[in-house]
Amino acid sequence: MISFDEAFAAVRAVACPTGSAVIPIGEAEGRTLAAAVHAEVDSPWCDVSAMDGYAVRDADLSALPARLPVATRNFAGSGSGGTLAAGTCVRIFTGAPVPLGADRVVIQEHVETDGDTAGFARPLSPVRHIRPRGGDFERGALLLEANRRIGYRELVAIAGGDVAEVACWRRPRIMLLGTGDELAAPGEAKHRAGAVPESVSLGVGALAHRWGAHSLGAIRLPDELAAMERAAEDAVASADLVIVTGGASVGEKDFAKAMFERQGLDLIFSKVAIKPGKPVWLGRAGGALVMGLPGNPTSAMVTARLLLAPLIAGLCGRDPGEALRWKSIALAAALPPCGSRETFVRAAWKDGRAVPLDNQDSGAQRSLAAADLLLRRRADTDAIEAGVMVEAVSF
Ligand SMILES: Nc1nc2c(c(=O)[nH]1)N[C@H]1C(S)=C(S)[C@@H](COP(=O)(O)OP(=O)(O)OC[C@H]3O[C@@H](n4cnc5c(N)ncnc54)[C@H](O)[C@@H]3O)O[C@H]1N2
Ligand code: MOO
Repeated sequence: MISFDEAFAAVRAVACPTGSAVIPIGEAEGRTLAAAVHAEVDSPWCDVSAMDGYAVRDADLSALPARLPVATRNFAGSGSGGTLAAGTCVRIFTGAPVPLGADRVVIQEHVETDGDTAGFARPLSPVRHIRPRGGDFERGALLLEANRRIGYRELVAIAGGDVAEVACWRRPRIMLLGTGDELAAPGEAKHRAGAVPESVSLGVGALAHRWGAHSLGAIRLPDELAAMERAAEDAVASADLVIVTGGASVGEKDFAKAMFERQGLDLIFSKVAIKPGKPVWLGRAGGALVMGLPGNPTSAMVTARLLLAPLIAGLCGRDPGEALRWKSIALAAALPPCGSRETFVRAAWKDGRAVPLDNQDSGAQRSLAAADLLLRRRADTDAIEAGVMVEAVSF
């Protein structure tokens, strides 16, 4: 049995992207850049006004009060800013090009006007209200480094650089296989004796999507080796990563690994010294990666969060470590000593502190909804009091 850090290192070693493509920015949200993005224009494209007001020469306002004729009006989008003749001012609006020769924009709240002329009485402010050409970035400037995930903020930076297409890493294609004779579609379990609603693949599928995977589908399988082998053969042929849930332990119908034997299953690890989630495993079969998650719903979701999310992040071209940003948070209640398996305690976030949940059972489902955080307890450590700072990751 390996440690959590060893399992994470093994995930990191195999988590490489599988190819890239150039795509329109309208489709790029959630994707990861395969190449750096550079600006194709200066921003702003020329000196522009930061406020609605009047563009003036400082020399014309050296003696106050002063009154200047309004020579013209400059709007955003109506071409270049022209030139400001000495002894005049230009009515100007936010984003409009500043006329050549203007030293500043005086905001309209500080100007008294009859339409044809503008009156200036206030002392000049230290702020000129002019955004210089290229003040944000110049053409050719680096906007984003490669391997950055494109979120809503990155989209503004890319589009602002007048860039229409970006090279992104391909999303890993995943296939979810849920094993267990007892499993039924949610809503159907009540109609069949012994049936259990299949909950795990919904949660794992959503988590995988959240980290950038493209799902080819989710299939429920009975605990019958022949049928499972056929599904395994199809899955490894079409997916980059197959995720199989349940059947990971030592029961007589636990076939999750056996079903991939005919595809030449090569195990990378099997069993990790963590609680919950000890039976989690990773391997390769028929050219695909295969991750096996325990069937217990909390164990499945904890292992998905700790090992599957980093794996998908890496397959998407990001650093797998991005998926596990450990923070320090104060405990709201004491915790007992930690045994020989490193333990990930489910906790709620409340008023800046971590409240360990009462139900720490690996089969729990309801308490998952309250589990904002996973608290990391190193193996063989003593009990800790409320107020102590602990390592935590968002769940
Ligand atoms: N003798 C031992 N027994 C067990 C061990 C062990 O080391 N020795 N390990 C335990 C641990 S730890 C875990 S975790 C579980 C993992 O079991 P499996 O991965 O084999 O999971 P199953 O037996 O298939 O199912 C366990 C439990 O979870 C329910 N389940 C399964 N899949 C789903 C699903 N998709 N949606 C909702 N619920 C699901 C299933 O009905 C069972 O109740 O093994 C311990 N046993
Ligand atoms: O470690 Mo298991 O994952 O107790 O439930």
